Amino acid sequence: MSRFAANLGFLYAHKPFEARFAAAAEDGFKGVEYASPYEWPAHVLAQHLQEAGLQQVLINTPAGGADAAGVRQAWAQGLRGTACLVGQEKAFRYGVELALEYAQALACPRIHVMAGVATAADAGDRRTWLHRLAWAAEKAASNSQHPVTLLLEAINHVDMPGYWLHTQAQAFAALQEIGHPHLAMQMDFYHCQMTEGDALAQWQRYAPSRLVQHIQIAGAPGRHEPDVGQLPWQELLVALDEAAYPGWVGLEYHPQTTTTAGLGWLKQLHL
Ligand SMILES: O=C(O)[C@H](O)C(=O)CO
Ligand SMILES: [Mg+2]
Repeated sequence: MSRFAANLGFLYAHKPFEARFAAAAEDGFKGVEYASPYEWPAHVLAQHLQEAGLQQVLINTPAGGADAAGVRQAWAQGLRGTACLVGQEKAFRYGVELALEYAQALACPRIHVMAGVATAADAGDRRTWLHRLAWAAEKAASNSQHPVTLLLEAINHVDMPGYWLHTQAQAFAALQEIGHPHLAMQMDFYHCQMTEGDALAQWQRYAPSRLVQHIQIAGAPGRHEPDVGQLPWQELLVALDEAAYPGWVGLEYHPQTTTTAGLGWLKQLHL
């Protein structure tokens, strides 16, 4: 049975962030993920993890910014990553270094490298994107204390208009072209269903490559619990088991009511 991680950026949203670790542990989670740890000193987050007996399974590179203040403001400024943006070399390198620092402090083995949204002011470029990913993968490989895998996630254009990376095929082609052992795919079944219309077919297409090293899930449309909407969540989870998928499944959805009340689908699985 796959291991489920609570995404603390989405779940327990009615609680202050620091209280979400204990809430997740109380609901039986052993792993957590969230996109942005950068608002807190790493040692404070490490303390929350340790006190709640939780593993950090994933963080993201910053949405942008070439210094601490810039990183904190980037999301509100509309940035969604810098990897493909021609004018963001300094911010990209700063963000990767910072993410690797946090990954070390949190013993977190996975970092989602956000690609970015190209604008008239700052163009996206595929050569630039590939070159930077290769550089970042080498950085991650040289981080010997805790090995880190960098992940590419395709995101749908309804939730993130203009996002550079929005199909599984784009992610897979980049991985084939770079061919670095510290680079892999993060398949978010919600985005997959929204963009490609058939998440199960996408899983079955890319699973044999063993390049899918993190999964996220939410119901589609609406991005609520997996059992809300048309996502074939039971078939998908059975398919993960049939493929002996060894990784985590991040619960990255907006609960319809409270997180705990909405976990019925998960409890069904453990019967
Ligand atoms: O939005 C998503 O699905 C990504 O996983 C993410 O973290 C972007 O911020
Ligand atoms: Mg996701």
